[in-house]
Amino acid sequence: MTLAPPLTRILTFFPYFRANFALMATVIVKLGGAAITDKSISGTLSPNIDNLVDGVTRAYHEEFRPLGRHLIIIHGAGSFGHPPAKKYRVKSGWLTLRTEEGKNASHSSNDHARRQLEQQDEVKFGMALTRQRVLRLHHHILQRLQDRGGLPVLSVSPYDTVETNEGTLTEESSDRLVARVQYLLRQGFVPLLFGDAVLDRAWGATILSGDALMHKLATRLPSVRRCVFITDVAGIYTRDPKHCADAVLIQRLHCHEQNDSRFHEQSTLNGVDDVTGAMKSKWQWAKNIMSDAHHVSNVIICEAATSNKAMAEAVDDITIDDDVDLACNAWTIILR
Ligand SMILES: Nc1ncnc2c1ncn2[C@@H]1O[C@H](COP(=O)(O)OP(=O)(O)OP(=O)(O)O)[C@@H](O)[C@H]1O
Ligand SMILES: C=C(C)CCOP(=O)(O)O
Repeated sequence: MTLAPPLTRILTFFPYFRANFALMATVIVKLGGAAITDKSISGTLSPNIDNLVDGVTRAYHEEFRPLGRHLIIIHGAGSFGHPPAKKYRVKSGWLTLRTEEGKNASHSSNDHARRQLEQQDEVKFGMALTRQRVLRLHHHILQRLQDRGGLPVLSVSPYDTVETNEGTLTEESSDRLVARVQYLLRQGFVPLLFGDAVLDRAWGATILSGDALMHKLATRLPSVRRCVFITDVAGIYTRDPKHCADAVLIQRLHCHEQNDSRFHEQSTLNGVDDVTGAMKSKWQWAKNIMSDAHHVSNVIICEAATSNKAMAEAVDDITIDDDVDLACNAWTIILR
């Protein structure tokens, strides 16, 4: 009796395994607040939003769907979410006020208690308002992706799905979020998440950025091959390109570069509200993705005009050890 050698069997099915592995390749795209809104005018959409949505749609119908790739979209809060979050100091929640005020209490305890309640109420109102504004933006994005793009997009609301502890996603929440997203991907949907105001065990509430969600999904979903941050500048420059004519685009960065001396953020010059740390924080999250998620080949920071290429190019062909040359003079690529 001849036994079929297991290896032969496996090799027979190799194309099948390869094809199915390719089916799994996932790209996470973040539509940054600066790309979808006008950050200098509160509650205003960017005039380029439709082009951006059309680009994502094209990539999905022409590249992702036919090749069986998966797409996850996250959007930022831009000029809808950041201004109320900043005004009402939602990021540090209301429970932290108790500690601060308590420490410095010099007036009568009744006055103090009343003032404290008023301040806490203000933060709570700010959180509710931030959510309302974020949901308004979310609806704009969702509607465009479905009506213009015909994408099977389903929202995953961070506020309803997760909770944080001192600003960091709890383990149970992360499990819930990842399971939800994975389920939707398996069913053939495009999950749409967004930077949100969420409940926090220690602080009452906080702001959870889309970049932090990107990091969580990239580290926990082994099928993720690339993360693309789309914003309103071509990538990370030596200085803010909006304010320094001699700013130079940094085309390649490595995640082990601790404090890249080439990069200076000048957020104070921006005059826009941003409670989640703007470009400096994006660089940190991108670095963390590359050091924590070994299945991710690279992270790209780009603007809408080059995002199609960034989303679609060579995703399936990349293996972790390949030295794929994705150098492009129009974006920043972050490598391991
Ligand atoms: N050195 C720098 N290189 C590139 N951009 C910089 C730099 N310093 C500051 N910036 C500013 O960072 C902005 C992009 O960061 P921002 O956080 O607004 O991105 P986003 O992801 O689009 O927005 P959001 O966080 O609302 O989702 C650019 O508009 C740019 O003006
Ligand atoms: C300000 C809020 C509500 C979320 C911030 O998310 P981001 O725009 O992705 O940083």
